[in-house]
Formats: sequence, structure tokens, C-alpha cells
Amino acid sequence: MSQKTVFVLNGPNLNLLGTREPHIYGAHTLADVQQLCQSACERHGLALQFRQSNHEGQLVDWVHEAGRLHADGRLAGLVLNAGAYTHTSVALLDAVKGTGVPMVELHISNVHAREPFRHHSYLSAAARAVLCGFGVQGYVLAIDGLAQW
Ligand SMILES: O=C1C[C@@](O)(C(=O)O)C[C@@H](O)[C@@H]1O
Repeated sequence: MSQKTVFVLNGPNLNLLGTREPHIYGAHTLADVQQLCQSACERHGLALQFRQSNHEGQLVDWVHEAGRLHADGRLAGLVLNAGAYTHTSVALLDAVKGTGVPMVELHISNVHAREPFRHHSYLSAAARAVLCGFGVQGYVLAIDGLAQW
């Protein structure tokens, strides 16, 4: 059987991890997160596509790319930390629904313990699982979880 791929997509401002509000997001950089994801994927025999964009349309295009792998039976799952687009983006919701990709919605922080505008997610309705509040370790937990699908 050919190796399946995990897509990990990161939305706006996550390129600033390490310096961005460290009391909320911690001291790890996005490169550290990529390394954590790489190790988790290797443990499960999965390939990794790890990406970040500040642009909504780019994220939509990448969900479509993951969708093409899914259609070919080559996607293990999508881990999506859409950042602030979580709370605003019908386009990303439609992309996940339209492609049918099995998706874990992920947040580093516990969004429910923060400002009210972070309590609603457009993406949860299309998520197979939702993880928040575990810091960057959440990415590892998400990969460990989807590896069992
Ligand atoms: O950019 C982010 C990061 C976030 O998705 C998190 O990982 O905790 C939470 C969002 O509310 C915020 O806009």
C-alpha cells in the first residue's frame, strides 16, 4: 500500500509563532511545530505537507489540493489551524465540505476561554474532530488521532 499524506495547514499570523503573544501561544516557532509534525508522521509511517499562509484563497486552494489526494485515497487527514479565519470564513467551510476531506480543527489556545468572538467557529460543522488548548502539542495529538482513522 502506498504511503498516505497528512496535510497540516496554518492560517494567518501563525508564521509569527514564538514571538506572537507568547503568554497565549508559547515560545515555540512554526519551524518547531513543523518538526513536531514531521516526527509524529514518521512514527505513523505517514508523509507530511506542512504549510502556512496569511491568505484565505491560498488556504482554500490547499484544501482543494488535499481534496484531490483524498479522492485518490492518498490523504490520511487534514489538520487545519485556520487562525482568525476560523471565526470568519464561509469559504474555508465550503472548501472542507466540498472536498469531503477528513479534517481536525486545531487551535493552540483554548479559544472558549478567550474573547467571545473566538467562541464561534465556521469550521467545526465540517470537522471530524476539534482540538484546542493543548498548545503546540495539539498538532501531535491531532496526527496521532487521525492516524487511527
Ligand atoms: O490566530 C489564531 C490562533 C488560534 O487558531 C489558535 O491556534 O489558538 C486561535 C484563533 O482565535 C486566533 O485567531
